[in-house]
Amino acid sequence: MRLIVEALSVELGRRKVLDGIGLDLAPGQVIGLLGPNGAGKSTLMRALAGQVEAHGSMHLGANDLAALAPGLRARLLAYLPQTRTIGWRLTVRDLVTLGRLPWRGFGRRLAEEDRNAIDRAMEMMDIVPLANRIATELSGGEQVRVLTARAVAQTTPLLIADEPASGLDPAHQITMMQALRRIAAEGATVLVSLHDLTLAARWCDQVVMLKGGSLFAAGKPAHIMSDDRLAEVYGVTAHRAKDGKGLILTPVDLVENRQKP
Ligand SMILES: Nc1ncnc2c1ncn2[C@@H]1O[C@H](COP(=O)(O)OP(=O)(O)OP(=O)(O)O)[C@@H](O)[C@H]1O
Repeated sequence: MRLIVEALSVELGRRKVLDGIGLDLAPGQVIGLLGPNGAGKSTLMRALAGQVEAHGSMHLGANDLAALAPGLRARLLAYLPQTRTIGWRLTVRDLVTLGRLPWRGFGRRLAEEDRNAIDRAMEMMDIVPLANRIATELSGGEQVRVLTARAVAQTTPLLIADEPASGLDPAHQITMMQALRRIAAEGATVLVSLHDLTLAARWCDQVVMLKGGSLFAAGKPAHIMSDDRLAEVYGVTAHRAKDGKGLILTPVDLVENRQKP
């Protein structure tokens, strides 16, 4: 479903942390949300997930996200928050199974569709070997993959993931991005915040750059992630290379150092 955000603003603690954001995100795409610490990425995601009060409008297809009942919201939108809290001593499989709650309610037996969604999410996040471990006893990166699998098992048309690649080893960063692409290829809209420029450049169909709570730029990564924009938004210079699969962008220095005589 298409996600359309218009004039979205959020105030927190009397500070305007998002100001007049407009987005038009197509289904079937992975959209990278970029910007420095404090730019407003998590706030935008929390607003979409109904976790902070926002002014403006947010529509997913014909659904007004701000007006949705929680049960319907959970069937339309899955959200991996930046704070990874696992509140219960559940096995990994039981925790991923919670992702099916919006579809089957408490106490109902799992249908084949539920089991397939759980198996698929666990396979995508490479956590099948961890299925019987207690989730709270896993490493940080393993917990991220388990919590992402729970969101993926929700099988929603919109998936929002706040820095799902941070804390993951290089192989699992790629596994994560491949999984997000697969979910998008099946028709979902996938919005993912990232600090790794190469992951954003190689795996995202579009990127949205925030700066100081405002939309700075949006479009195809190769076009948007120019040296000038990286310098202006992040204050860095980056080494740029290309291979058959796309751009490689490695931050190498602060702009202020480049400008020193
Ligand atoms: N509860 C709050 N009260 C006041 N200001 C807040 C509150 N929560 C967040 N902010 C401010 O809102 C701004 C945006 O924060 P947000 O977490 O959305 O940034 P971000 O782009 O996700 O950053 P990061 O890359 O560090 O995760 C920051 O300046 C932050 O200090």
